[in-house]
Amino acid sequence: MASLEEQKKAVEFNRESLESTLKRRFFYAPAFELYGGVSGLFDYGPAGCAFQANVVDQWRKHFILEEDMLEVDCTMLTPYEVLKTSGHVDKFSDWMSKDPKTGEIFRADHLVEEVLESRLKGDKQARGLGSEIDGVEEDADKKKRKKKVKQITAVKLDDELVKEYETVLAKIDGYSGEELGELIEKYQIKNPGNGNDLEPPRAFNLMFETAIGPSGQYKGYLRPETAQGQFLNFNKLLDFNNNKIPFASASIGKSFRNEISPRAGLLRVREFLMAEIEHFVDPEDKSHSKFDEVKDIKLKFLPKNVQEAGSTKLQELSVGDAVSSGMVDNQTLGYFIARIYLFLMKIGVDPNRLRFRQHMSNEMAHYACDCWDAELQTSYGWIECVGCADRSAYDLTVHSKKTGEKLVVRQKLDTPKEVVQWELSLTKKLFGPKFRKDAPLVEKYLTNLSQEELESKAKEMGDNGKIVFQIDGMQGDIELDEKFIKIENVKRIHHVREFTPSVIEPSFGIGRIIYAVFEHSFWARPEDSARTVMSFKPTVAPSKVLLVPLSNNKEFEPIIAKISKTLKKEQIPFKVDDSGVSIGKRYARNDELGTPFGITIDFDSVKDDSVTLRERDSTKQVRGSIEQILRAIKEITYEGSTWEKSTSELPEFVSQSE
Ligand SMILES: Nc1ncnc2c1ncn2[C@@H]1O[C@H](COP(=O)(O)OP(=O)(O)OP(=O)(O)O)[C@@H](O)[C@H]1O
Repeated sequence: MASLEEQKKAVEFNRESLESTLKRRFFYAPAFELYGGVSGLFDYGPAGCAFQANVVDQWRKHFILEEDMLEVDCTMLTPYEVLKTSGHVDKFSDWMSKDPKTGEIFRADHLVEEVLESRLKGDKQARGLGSEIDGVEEDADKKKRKKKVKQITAVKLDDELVKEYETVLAKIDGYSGEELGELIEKYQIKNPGNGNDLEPPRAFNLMFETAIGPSGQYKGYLRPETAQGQFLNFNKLLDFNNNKIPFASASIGKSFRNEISPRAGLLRVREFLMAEIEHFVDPEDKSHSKFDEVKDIKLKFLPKNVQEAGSTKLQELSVGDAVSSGMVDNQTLGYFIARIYLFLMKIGVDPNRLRFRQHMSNEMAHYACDCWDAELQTSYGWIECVGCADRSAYDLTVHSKKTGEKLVVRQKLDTPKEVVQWELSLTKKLFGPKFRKDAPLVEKYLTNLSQEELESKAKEMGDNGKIVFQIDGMQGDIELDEKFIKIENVKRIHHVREFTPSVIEPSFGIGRIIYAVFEHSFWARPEDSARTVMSFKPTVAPSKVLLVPLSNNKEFEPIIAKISKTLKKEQIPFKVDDSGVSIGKRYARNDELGTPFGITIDFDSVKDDSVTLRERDSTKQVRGSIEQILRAIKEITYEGSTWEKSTSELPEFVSQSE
């Protein structure tokens, strides 16, 4: 007989079948369906809610509890000023191209990707090489779109062009709007629906704008990430942590992005649950005290130089080697990459369909010093599910500069240190008459200048006898000469080291992870492809146990009540199915929900309190006393045991009901 793993792979993965199961068992469904639905908005049903709650619970235990993180819950409504300062107002956008004749809008990078992929497919067909790209089935949405106009045409491409397309696809995440425009022009990419020309890509900001309060004057946004709230509470958290770093904050909550074209179910939506960590660390020492615990874990990496050379070949090496070779920038980043891997394994991600892809130089935010995405392979391709970036000191620095509030760590030095530094002195009595009500604003601007800025201003003063600058919220140039301000290079003895910490940020999209786990867990029994199974790990399965009486005979009621009471007391989620359908059907329904265990109550149970326990994937059954069976369930679900270990003493039970 084929092994369980072989059986799971015997029937080819079918996305339509998965989607129909998810819908039928109400894991999630389009929101506002009665009103026709809104793209990118989904409601979770009971099974989806329980699954999500279990994933979040695992996340909280794996990160917050195990790493002593400081959890915060910050507001989703965020004032304009905060997101202006963080750079989101100016830069948090994707590129869109419009068909001016029909008004249709395309996300430019996705369009280029789809068109080039379909041309490469056509080329493969023309060469008689089949049409699979990387062995992954093509996106059904894409298929539909293409079908509307024209099928993939088998056209052989020039060898050079194939290489060019492959290189562009390997680098697709890194192009600017202008570069995407050039690609659209160069490769004659049109509206796939009608062949119309498209306008050059324009930036579209992804944030949902709103007004806070009745006046409409106070502009705000729904947050696009949870990070900013964590940065703004830095001083309170540092104080809570007795002024010691490194430490990490963490937050779980909804974020909102007005995606240009939401698609692929839960993978690209407009409102989603995020779980984010901000780990604050000394920029001069990014080692991690627990690095040794993870250094031997082997992972599949896709480094930037490989992608920049137009390839997607993975490199398998240990986290220790990845850091010591300099491929991953520092130990803390490496530590989190490994911890992300361990978390994903805990909740049921297939290790063969996980890779860590490094951001290419042109893809990374200018302030970041290294960034890796945990990507999960699904029928939609490789999808970024967790981002893990070293954001350096950017966020704390910009918020500090804007608000005038220091967001720094102060450490007492064992040996005082002589430091040469730039200092400025202001003749404050002249500021009032010159700037009136704006005087405090100008003073704040000047006292917040960094060492580099002071150095350049000192040079400007030396060269021109004055400095010229502008301030947000004040009109025109401001000029100051030496009567107002002096900038000098002075020697000081420092007893305290003051620095802005770097931030390492693992950022999880819970919905994307959940969907990938759905795909990785889904299979159909080889003997009947309509009998589908969700092989969820017991820890994350929505319900752990199905209680099935042989029939709805009244004699079973006391024993059901007894087991139910114990399960409730033990806080083990369960369902009773005493419907009239056959036991086999009742099991099958719960296999679709991923319920790992079934307890069957029969006439022997009434006599001697014994029941049978069924394991979902193998459909194996054993018999034991209620106590023994519940112990086994508890051990496997919550204490890391296995079916083999926890049921080895119990006799096998051969059932006719499957
Ligand atoms: N529209 C979305 N729908 C669902 N999850 C999302 C969405 N956008 C981002 N996420 C999740 O949030 C995580 C962190 O967000 P991040 O800003 O790094 O994503 P991103 O780089 O903008 O993603 P993408 O390039 O796919 O749009 C992602 O790894 C992903 O899991």
